[in-house]
Amino acid sequence: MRRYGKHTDEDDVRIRPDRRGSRPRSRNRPKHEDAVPGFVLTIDRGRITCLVDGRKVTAVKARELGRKGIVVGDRVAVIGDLSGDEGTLARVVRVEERSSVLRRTADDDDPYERVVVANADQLAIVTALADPEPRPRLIDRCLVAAYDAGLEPLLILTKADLAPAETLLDTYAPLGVRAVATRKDQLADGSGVDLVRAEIDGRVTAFVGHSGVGKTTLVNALVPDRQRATGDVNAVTGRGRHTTTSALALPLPDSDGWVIDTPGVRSFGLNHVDPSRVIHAFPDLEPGTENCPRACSHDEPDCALDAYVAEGHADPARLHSLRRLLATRERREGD
Ligand SMILES: Nc1nc2c(ncn2[C@@H]2O[C@H](COP(=O)(O)OP(=O)(O)OP(=O)(O)O)[C@@H](O)[C@H]2O)c(=O)[nH]1
Ligand SMILES: [Zn+2]
Repeated sequence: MRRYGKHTDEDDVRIRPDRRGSRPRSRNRPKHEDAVPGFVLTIDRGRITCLVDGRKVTAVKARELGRKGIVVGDRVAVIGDLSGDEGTLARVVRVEERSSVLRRTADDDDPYERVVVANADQLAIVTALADPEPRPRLIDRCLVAAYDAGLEPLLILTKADLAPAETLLDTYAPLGVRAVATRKDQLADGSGVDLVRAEIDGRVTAFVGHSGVGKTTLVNALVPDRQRATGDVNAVTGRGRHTTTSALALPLPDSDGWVIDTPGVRSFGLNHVDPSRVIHAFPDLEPGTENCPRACSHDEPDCALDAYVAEGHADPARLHSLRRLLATRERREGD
């Protein structure tokens, strides 16, 4: 249904390889043999800023791409004026296959999933330890989105100068989520940045967090010339400063890694999530689902995981955490 839905713009991200393989070669392809590779840095009202040969090039989506969505992190093929000079406009004629797709539904009632970031390999979930108070359900929902997308989660606990990290760390210990805690003074003198950098160097990491958690402070510390990078983007699009709703890819200095800053999230709709993809991130529990009833929610009396754990095949704390995560798919007040 979703794939063919009228409003779908991510129509082919989950196409099975055989379909792709057997599809006749696109008629458009030979026409674009001169297309060059680009990397999507940000998108602003239809203007796609791509990195092409080290230059920032503004482009629009070619009409032939139809409803196909282009998102930050996409590897694309670009034609036209690639000088990057002000006022020039190139065209994106192809979106390469994505290695991952981070999705969220704007709201759980929203039937249309949105792809937020393509090709990331990590999701950094930024949470303050205080001011604002941590929201474990939001963290859980972000974790579910990460597992669903096949991204490795990383918990970044900010404002460790204001409150201890132990309680949260204990909550996430059974999940084996990597975690780092940062303090503002350590961000300022650089020592805290190294802790985070050690976790993200050489990788493409999408950063999410709700307003006020210190995500901007952290990203600025990681990418000190962000101001300039952002300024450049604005100069290229020529549309000045405004609150963008798109993510923004920023190169990590002295590394081939990328920080993908995403706009603050208030909720993380999970309508699109498939429990079997989440369980895939729990290789110790996954074999235990073999005897589950069909379409098992894994939180019902007949679920085979209880017996599996009781027989000592896996840690009960893991099952407990998995169930807590799966339960976050049901929306509750305050999510
Ligand atoms: N005490 C303390 N304050 C911090 C720390 N990191 C950031 N802050 C402060 O927290 C406030 C919010 O930080 P931002 O970086 O703007 O937070 P944000 O997550 O980007 O939030 P928005 O800009 O609203 O999206 C600012 O006043 C920061 O100075 C920290 O480690 N410790
Ligand atoms: Zn089950």
